[in-house]
Amino acid sequence: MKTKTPLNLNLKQLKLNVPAQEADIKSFLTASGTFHDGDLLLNLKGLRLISEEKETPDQSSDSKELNFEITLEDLETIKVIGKGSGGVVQLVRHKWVGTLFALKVALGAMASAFVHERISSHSVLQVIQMNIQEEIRKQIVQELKINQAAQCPHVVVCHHSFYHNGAISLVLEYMNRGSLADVIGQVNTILEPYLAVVCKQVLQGLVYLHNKRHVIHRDIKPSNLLVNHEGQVKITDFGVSASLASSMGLRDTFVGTYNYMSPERISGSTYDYSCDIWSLGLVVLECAIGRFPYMQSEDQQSWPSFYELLEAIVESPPPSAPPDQFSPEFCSFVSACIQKDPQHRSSCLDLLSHPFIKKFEDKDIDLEILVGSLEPPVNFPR
Ligand SMILES: Nc1ncnc2c1ncn2[C@@H]1O[C@H](COP(=O)(O)OP(=O)(O)OP(=O)(O)O)[C@@H](O)[C@H]1O
Repeated sequence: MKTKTPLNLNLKQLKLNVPAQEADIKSFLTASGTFHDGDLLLNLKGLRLISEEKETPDQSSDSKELNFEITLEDLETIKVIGKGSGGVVQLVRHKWVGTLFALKVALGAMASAFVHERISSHSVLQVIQMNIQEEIRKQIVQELKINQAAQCPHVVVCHHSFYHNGAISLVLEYMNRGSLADVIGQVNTILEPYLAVVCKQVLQGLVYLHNKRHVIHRDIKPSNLLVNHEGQVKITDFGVSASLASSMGLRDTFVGTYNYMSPERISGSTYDYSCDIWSLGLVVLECAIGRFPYMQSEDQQSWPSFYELLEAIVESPPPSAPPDQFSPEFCSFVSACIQKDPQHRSSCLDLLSHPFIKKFEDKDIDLEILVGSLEPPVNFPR
């Protein structure tokens, strides 16, 4: 079995930290400790969108698809399951109901943060004190709004969100097989029939985000595509997504990793929904060939520097699937995504009816079989 550790390490290193202005804390925090931004209010009791409250006055909780209330005190930490630039993710269990969740504590907001630990007999919860930077605060608010509104089987459910002691926590649906990065870390490559099923689900999530929510995800990558034991694939992490309205025409700051960034994004030009399609194409190709497509070979030791990658993405012909190893349908799908000119990329809706997706639709391919054969990333009840 091949290990992907060096690649992952290098991926983590490829980040840009953009200095941002700090906002006056009073502009978003009330005296009672409620975090507010426009129509969004967030505190220990949870999250409210004032505009929605007016429409549905008796809707007092933002819990989704749950028939019980969640408070932070009711959640006990089992273990840390992931860390990213956006925060720490813990596997937690509802003490009374037993349901498992992934609790994401927003670490990304804390450029000048300090961390302390609150320890009780049952739980160790890292609380991150915020000294929020304006740009990052906006990202979090955006993430909360999208999460609250998201209702799609291929977008990770955010059951609840809290603001307490300076920390924003998201109670997320627990995806017990981890991310696609975990899957390819184990199997190295994914066969076309399974890839078609993965792609279809991601495309359904993207159709929801692009066409219903009018949101560009902007950070589609293997670690943001989560998998569960039923073989469901869901998109997560809207930390850097933005509504089209607020980002179109803006040469905004880079946030997050840039390995999967389209040429127009990495070069700082304007971009639209199609940047997610480029990223999806790279992810799919990576899953098929077993290496990040801009790595020359599996054995390549040194990761390209930012400038090498920038040059490759912007100047070189786009990566493609080798036609001697993959079906014409797959090669065509990849090339429909990885087009340097954004206007030449297919939309997610068009890709859903691409021959590569259609080819396996009536074949009853069960992703559960693939994920069932893998070691779960967390050694805990599935
Ligand atoms: N809902 C979830 N269920 C199960 N595991 C999760 C969940 N959310 C996140 N994880 C795990 O935690 C890891 C870290 O997630 P996080 O979103 O904080 O960072 P990331 O996407 O890996 O990296 P970055 O923050 O740099 O974009 C993920 O890669 C995944 O393995």
